[in-house]
Amino acid sequence: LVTTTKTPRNLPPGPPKLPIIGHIHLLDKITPHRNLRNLAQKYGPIMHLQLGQFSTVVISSPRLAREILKIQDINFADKPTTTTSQIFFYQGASIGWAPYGSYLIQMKKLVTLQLFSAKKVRSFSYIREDELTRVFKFLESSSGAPINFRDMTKEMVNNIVSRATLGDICQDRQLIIDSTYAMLKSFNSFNVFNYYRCLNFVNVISGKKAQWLKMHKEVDVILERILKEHKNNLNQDHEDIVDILLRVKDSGDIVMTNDHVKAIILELLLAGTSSSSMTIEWAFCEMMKNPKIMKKAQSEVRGVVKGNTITEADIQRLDYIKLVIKETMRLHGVPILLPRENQKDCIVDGYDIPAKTRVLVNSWACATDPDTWENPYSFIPERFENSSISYSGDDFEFLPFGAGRRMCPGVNFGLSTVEHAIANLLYHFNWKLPDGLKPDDLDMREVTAISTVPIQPLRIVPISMKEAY
Ligand code: HEM
Repeated sequence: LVTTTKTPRNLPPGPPKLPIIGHIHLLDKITPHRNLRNLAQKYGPIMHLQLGQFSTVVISSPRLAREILKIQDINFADKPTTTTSQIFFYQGASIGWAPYGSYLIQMKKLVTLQLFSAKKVRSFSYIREDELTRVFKFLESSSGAPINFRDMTKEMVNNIVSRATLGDICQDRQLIIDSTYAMLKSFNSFNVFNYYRCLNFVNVISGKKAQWLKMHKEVDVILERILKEHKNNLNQDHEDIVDILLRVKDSGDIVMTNDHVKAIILELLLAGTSSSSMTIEWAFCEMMKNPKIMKKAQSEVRGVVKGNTITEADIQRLDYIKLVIKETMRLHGVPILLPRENQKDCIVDGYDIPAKTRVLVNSWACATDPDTWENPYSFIPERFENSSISYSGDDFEFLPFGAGRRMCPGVNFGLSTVEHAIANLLYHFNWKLPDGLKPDDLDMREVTAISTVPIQPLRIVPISMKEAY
């Protein structure tokens, strides 16, 4: 007679769970990062949750984030797959959904060294200038009246990212942007909560899966047209991102198919836009709420810049605005990093983590950790003055672009868009709250989308500097 005795696992602590759904009922859809932090305050910085069928570990301190993202990074470098990642991203052929391995390593190198290198990002400056000019025209014509700051910023960033990716003459640019947003809306895969709603049988029964497949087919037709158009109009002197991807595919240096190229295009349009435009909106919310900070930032840019155009060299001298952006990203960055999965059983902080556990790093909890940050919930850009804390992913109390092998490869491009937009909007316009609102009346509550967004789109009044003179 053979008997097997299973050694009980020493899993991290967690709240009592219900049959079948485990802890799903404890998740809050609106602000999951706050709700997980509250649970962590009770159960500890490493906590186990059973979310339906998925065993999940939540990390909530800089020390343990370092353990996952640096010390044991290679074991935690995989991403869990979801029904929608398979359908929309061609069986996980993009970067963000690729399993950790040689394809991912080569692609991330390509993105960092070629697609969004500092030099390539500089070469997009004419696109940024063009789009900002368009925004200025709109603001001049709206001077003195409230505008929807979110819609304006979103459109500007969408145009910058899509023109860099698809080129200037792409016929289907607006169509693919609209389709990508419709797709995102239908599955909202970046909201961590939705990872757990996407149980396959629920999707099939509810007809969601059929709807997604149909949507994917429509998007695929547009993407195929985009590839064809690029193949017919190769522009070797000024390659856009699709040109580079097609060249690399044809060279055979990285084993890729058209599906990889299409998946990456979709991902760049998604990943490259929301996080940048939300950072710009949050920075303005915080500056409207703190008029002294707004004034200091405006005085800086107006002291540094000479003439009508803000140059790359000017941006490098905007020390205070860079602090404002850092502080914005500390409080309002992507609050929970994209979920990871470990390949092998391992031990973290003395607890057993069985292979294929989903790991959520609550980067917002790290960025507001009271043992690390003084007055963690206050907006104080000066806290970064003379501090060595950077975006590099080596400071685990500040992870706006993540860290380790799955860190964001779009840091240069994202930061450059954010810095140029904020500097220009502060330089050329003064800003007022509408309807007699006072700074303290501004609603700073948030909801979670890809990153968090203010619960109400920011409405503010631009005053053209032409009128101020
Ligand atoms: C201010 C702007 C941006 C912010 C705050 C941001 C933030 C992030 C974060 C937090 C992650 C997850 C990292 C992790 O889990 O460790 C990520 C991943 C990613 N980001 Fe960004 N990002 C920005 C702009 C961009 C841009 C402009 C692109 C490209 C056009 C981009 C492409 C990606 C990709 C492909 C991934 C997945 C990487 C992987 O799984 O290996 N991001 N980003």
